[in-house]
Order: sequence, then structure tokens, then C-alpha cells
Amino acid sequence: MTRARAHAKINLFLHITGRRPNGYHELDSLAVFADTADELALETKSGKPGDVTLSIEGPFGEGLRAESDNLVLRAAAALREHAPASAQLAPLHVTLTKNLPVASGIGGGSADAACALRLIAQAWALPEIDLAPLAARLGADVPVCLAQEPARMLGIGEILKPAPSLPPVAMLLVNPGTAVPTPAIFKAWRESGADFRPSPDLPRCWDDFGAMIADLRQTSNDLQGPAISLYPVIGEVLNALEAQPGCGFARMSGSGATCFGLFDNEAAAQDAARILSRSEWWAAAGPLHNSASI
Ligand SMILES: C[C@@](CO)(OP(=O)(O)O)[C@H](O)COP(=O)(O)OP(=O)(O)OC[C@H]1O[C@@H](n2ccc(N)nc2=O)[C@H](O)[C@@H]1O
Ligand SMILES: Nc1ncnc2c1ncn2[C@@H]1O[C@H](COP(=O)(O)OP(=O)(O)O)[C@@H](O)[C@H]1O
Repeated sequence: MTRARAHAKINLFLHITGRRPNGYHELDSLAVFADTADELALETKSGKPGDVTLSIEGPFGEGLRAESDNLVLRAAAALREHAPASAQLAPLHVTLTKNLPVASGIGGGSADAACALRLIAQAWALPEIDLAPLAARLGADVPVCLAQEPARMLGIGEILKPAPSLPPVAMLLVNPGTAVPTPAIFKAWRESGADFRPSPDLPRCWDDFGAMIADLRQTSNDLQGPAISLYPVIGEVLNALEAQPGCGFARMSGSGATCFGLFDNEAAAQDAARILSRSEWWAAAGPLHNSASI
């Protein structure tokens, strides 16, 4: 059995810089990865070559179907399609432990897809396949999730540039339990009449926590206002995060509803997680994750 972790992606800022003729929005976003993650376990099974099956467990597994539209199985299908005819494609079973809330702005499905691409390409001994274009076809967030390293995302997410090097930072994620469909939030942004926003200037390195949050304050998540207007509970989450001792900065990730707080020490982030894990709110605190687990 091979196991790997699919870490949550967090957008520290997200500027909408343009729009493509196909309707997708061009972005400039700084993505980092949280310690918290889904888990994928891969085992060989009996069956036809190339057959991949899926079972789903874990705290957020109930909201998902193990059917062909699941991003794990779509990743397997993409690899099968691109494998050379000579490849030996052992039948596989994937168990997905869904620890990340679904449709929540932290790219859990994208992380699962990227993790499945890495794991299955390894199991099928397909090192010659370039995973990046397959990832981009599976979703705008999948390319950045392949390496699970901090990166600047440009284009619609397929152009990746190095992120500034980051100081030690702890992050608290809070999700209010409301699934948010990404297309509806981009639509609300368009209907708000907002202008495209330029890319921010960022240094190569943030020497300390203070320098990082001072620069982040000059940026925005352009989807945050539209998301709050549709789901006011996101504003409540942000207020609750900002009220926590040691929280230097709070913002929504991606198209929401998950929000993050940045702390300069992990104990404060863990204390705040205990306070904010209430009723249907999900909270997870930890350091940032820095590299792919396989
Ligand atoms: C907004 C972001 C920021 O990282 O994250 P999430 O909120 O999903 O985590 C991503 O761009 C989301 O990426 P992902 O969730 O993979 O998007 P996709 O499945 O490719 O697209 C879902 C829908 O979102 C819209 N979309 C997505 C990406 C983009 N750059 N422009 C868009 O307009 C389109 O309406 C598209 O049909
Ligand atoms: N393995 C998966 N995990 C989560 N969502 C998935 C998965 N496979 C397909 N999906 C679909 O993708 C959509 C976006 O999921 P997700 O990546 O969790 O959103 P977000 O990027 O906003 O956090 C969901 O509505 C869900 O139906």
C-alpha cells in the first residue's frame, strides 16, 4: 500500500487581472499549503489492466460520490489515456480519506487530483508523462497542487512562478460549514462591476512575519467581498478570526468559504482553533506545509 497526503491550498491573496474569451478569469495569486490534508492510499487489486476503483471515507466523505466524475478517478482516466500502449497498468484501488471540507476555497478536490496523478503515475511506472498539462486540464487549481509548494499562480492557474521565501508562520483555517460554488462567486464579482486589479510587487524574501503581513495588507482577495455578499457568515468567520489573540492577519481563501488567520506562533493558532471549533464550524491549525509528500 502506498500513501500520500493532499494538502489544502490557501490563496494568501487573489487579484483578478483579466478575463479570457472562454470566460475564465486571469489571476495573480500567492498559494501556500496548509499542514492539514486529505489522504490517499493506493493498493493493487485483481481486475482488468488499467481499472481504478475508489472508496471514500473520513469526516467529509459523505458529501462526495466515488463515481467517474470524482477528481481522483478523472486523474486516473487522464493517465490511462496518455499511457503508452506498452505500459503495464496494474489494476488499482484508491481509498480517499476526506479530511478537508468540500467546495470550500482550499482546493481539496484539486489536491486529491494532483496527488492521484503523482501516486498512479508512480504505480504505473510512467515517469515520462509530463503531469503539468494533464493537471491543467483537470482544473485551474490542480497544477499548483502537484508540487504542494508555495507558488505565485498566474494565467488561470497554469503559470507558476516562485513565491517569496516565507518566514515561520502558523495558519488557522476556519470553515463555517457552507459549501460555496466557485462559478457563482466569479459571477458575483463580475456583477459587482469591479475593475481588474494590477499585480502587486512582492520581494524575493519576507524576513519576518511583520514584513509579510505588511505586504499582504497591500493586496486583496477580490472574491472576498462578493462571497460575503452571498454568504454573510463568511464575514462572521473573519471577525471571529481577527478577534483571536495573536492573529496578525485574516482573509478568505479562494472563492470561500474557508478563511485563514496568520499567527507568528503555533500555540496561539492552536488555542484559537479550540475556541473556533464550534457547532458546524471546522477549524484546523498548524505550520505551513512545504513540499510534496511523495
Ligand atoms: C478560485 C480558485 C483560486 O485558487 O480556487 P478555489 O476557490 O476553487 O479553491 C481557483 O482559481 C479555482 O480553481 P478550480 O476550483 O480548480 O476551478 P475549475 O474547476 O477549473 O473551474 C471552476 C469554475 O470556476 C470559474 N473559474 C475558475 C478559475 C478561473 N481562473 N477563472 C474562473 O472563472 C469558472 O466558472 C469555472 O467553470
Ligand atoms: N475528490 C474530490 N474532493 C472534493 N471535491 C470533489 C472531488 N472530486 C470532485 N469534486 C467536486 O469538485 C467540486 C469542488 O471541490 P473542491 O476542490 O473541494 O472545491 P474548492 O476548490 O472550492 O475547495 C465539488 O463541488 C465536488 O463536487
